[in-house]
Amino acid sequence: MESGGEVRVLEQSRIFPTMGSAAAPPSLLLTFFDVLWSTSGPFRRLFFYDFPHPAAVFADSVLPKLKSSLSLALARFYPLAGNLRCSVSHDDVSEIGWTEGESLSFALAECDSGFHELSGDHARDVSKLQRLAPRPIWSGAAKPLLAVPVTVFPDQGFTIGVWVHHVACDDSSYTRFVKSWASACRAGEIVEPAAPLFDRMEIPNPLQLRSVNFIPGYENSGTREASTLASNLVTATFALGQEHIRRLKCWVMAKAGERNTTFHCSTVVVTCAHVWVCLLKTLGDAGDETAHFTFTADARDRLRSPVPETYFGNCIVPCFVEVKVSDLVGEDGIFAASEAIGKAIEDLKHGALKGVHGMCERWYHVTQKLPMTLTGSPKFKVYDTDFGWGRPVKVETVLQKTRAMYLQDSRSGDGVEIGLSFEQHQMDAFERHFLSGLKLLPE
Ligand SMILES: CC(C)(COP(=O)(O)OP(=O)(O)OC[C@H]1O[C@@H](n2cnc3c(N)ncnc32)[C@H](O)[C@@H]1OP(=O)(O)O)[C@@H](O)C(=O)NCCC(=O)NCCSC(=O)CC(=O)O
Repeated sequence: MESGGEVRVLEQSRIFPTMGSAAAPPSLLLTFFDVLWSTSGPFRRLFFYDFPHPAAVFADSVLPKLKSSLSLALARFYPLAGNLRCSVSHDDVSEIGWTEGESLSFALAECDSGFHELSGDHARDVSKLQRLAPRPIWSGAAKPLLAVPVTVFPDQGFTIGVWVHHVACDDSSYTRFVKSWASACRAGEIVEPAAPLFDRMEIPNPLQLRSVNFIPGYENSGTREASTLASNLVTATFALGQEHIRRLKCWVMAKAGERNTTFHCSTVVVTCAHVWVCLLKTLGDAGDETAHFTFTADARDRLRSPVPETYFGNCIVPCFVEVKVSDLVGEDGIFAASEAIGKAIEDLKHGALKGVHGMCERWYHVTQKLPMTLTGSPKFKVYDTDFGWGRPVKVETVLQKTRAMYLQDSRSGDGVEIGLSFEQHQMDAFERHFLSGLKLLPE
């Protein structure tokens, strides 16, 4: 089997947003949500595209289009072309924005082998995926918000990595930026999705958070990649097709009927429930301890004054779920997990900011308890990201720790894809639990 080869940097260049003669747009003050999510550091996704042509063809026909379209997309999503900074006049206010002369650092790398290996679903070294999407280094005042490392695998394909610091935006805005770039590359101009909205006047600030200063660990987001390579972990992708999702929902709803209870029972709910149960069994958690799961909900349409879908920035809230481990690893574990997750989603009907006053403390407390966490959402349809060379053969969110899962649409269109990282022996155990749990479901 081909293994991931050495990644050599071929080119470091700068991409300036195509601003024309317009004045630099104003910087954006951080909102309560941005400050809240700045603690999460960066998130990054790798898009793999088949391209069975020599490197010279890539350099002549793909690279110039990727760069010119990126410049157009950066003009539209201008804060991403700039930096995070603390206001000169007010130390307690942080902002993101682009000023004249700022540009994005663009790295092109080459790797001789491993495209098909790295774009598979089987267990792959996390560190090899990390090398395709290195972090930009934060040094001094320059705190870049975006990096887009591109790696060409001659005669095989190429990868586009998109690394965004969470202080800039959530996954909904991230996906809009990437799809705008893709559409500009495909069509020569941005044809979709709709332009982002930057107005922050209606964003509430219940905790009066305005600055990332003093947020523990946020400076570490700029440390060198080598120090954080997850060399002991592998990542694998699991598919859950529509038929299994249907059976999971039926089984859960039948149990709910027997117990005379109702709750929100969606694809996201039953998928997370199944993964949570398998993860606990894999890690050998047991007993009367409480297991924790945290996920995020889009708050745009869950605020007193709804925020448009196109709003750029963070507009998500954390949701907390807890269930006794013994209930989760028991016979009806998937039901117990589904009920708790479904009820947490239903609770959002009372407004995304219900309970906001204890939110930071609760989040800190739960983080100490090693929760399972969720990133991504099937509704973002990452496989529709077409730069002009077809749909990606794989989209991977790089997960550098265990107990984190990603959830996305599937390339085939049948159901969802789930990603997790574990040590190899744990991954083998997880796979056994995942498959045997599905086999037990009634037809
Ligand atoms: C709270 C939720 C997770 C609950 O999801 P659910 O799917 O259970 O519930 P829902 O009300 O949204 O959807 C109910 C049903 O409608 C369908 N549905 C909803 N929106 C849809 C859309 N745009 N297109 C097609 N179908 C859609 C769902 O598939 C589901 O049906 P069916 O059951 O058939 O599927 C979600 O509402 C939500 O807010 N999702 C966004 C979360 C988010 O932004 N995550 C990224 C965070 S940032 C990040 O990830 C980066 C990081 O932190 O690392």
